[in-house]
Amino acid sequence: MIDEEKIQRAVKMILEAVGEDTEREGLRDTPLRVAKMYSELFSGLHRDPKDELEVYFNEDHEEMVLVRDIPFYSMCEHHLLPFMGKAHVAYIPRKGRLTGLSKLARVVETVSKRPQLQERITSEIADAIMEVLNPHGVAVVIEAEHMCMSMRGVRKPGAITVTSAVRGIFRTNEASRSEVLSLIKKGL
Ligand SMILES: Nc1nc2c(ncn2[C@@H]2O[C@H](COP(=O)(O)OP(=O)(O)OP(=O)(O)O)[C@@H](O)[C@H]2O)c(=O)[nH]1
Ligand SMILES: [Zn+2]
Repeated sequence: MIDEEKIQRAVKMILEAVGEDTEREGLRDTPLRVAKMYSELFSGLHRDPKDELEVYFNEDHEEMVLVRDIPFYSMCEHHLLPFMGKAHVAYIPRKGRLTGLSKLARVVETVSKRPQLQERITSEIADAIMEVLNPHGVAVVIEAEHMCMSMRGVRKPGAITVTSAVRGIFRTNEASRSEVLSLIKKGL
């Protein structure tokens, strides 16, 4: 589990290291606040995205389901700065294995709440859905802005990174892949 005491000590050390007075009013509770914040932002480290999908319905729908524009916030593992944007998750369920729409957003949430790479979030979402629901196909597209590219370093605010992961029929069948990508694009 997350060691909030340790985070507090570390944050205090960072503040001291940059030359701040950790006893001044505004900073006194900052280590505690940051510890609570990291507990929340990294809570996905202690959850398995596959658990979110264990609820599914015995419905016969075997056509595409797409949840578009799922907002997410994550933390880049290189700089511990946020990156944020939208995830689009599509799948073609197998007979009897239709999951709840909110469960797709919960998978996004769980894998985002960790020190992450955008590419890894994308493939972890696709793989969790493939593993639990064994659908005909999964397509995940993520578009995000990285604060480590906006507010520091190369300083290119507004640059958007787009990543995708396709599995099953979306990988093998070009027509299916074009269909899902055009449905996702309609909302861009
Ligand atoms: N592929 C990928 N790279 C990322 C992601 N988030 C941040 N990065 C990149 O990780 C790289 C880390 O590069 P380094 O050279 O080790 O670190 P740095 O000196 O701080 O790099 P700059 O950001 O270019 O200043 C940078 O190019 C970041 O843009 C991500 O989600 N995926
Ligand atoms: Zn970064």
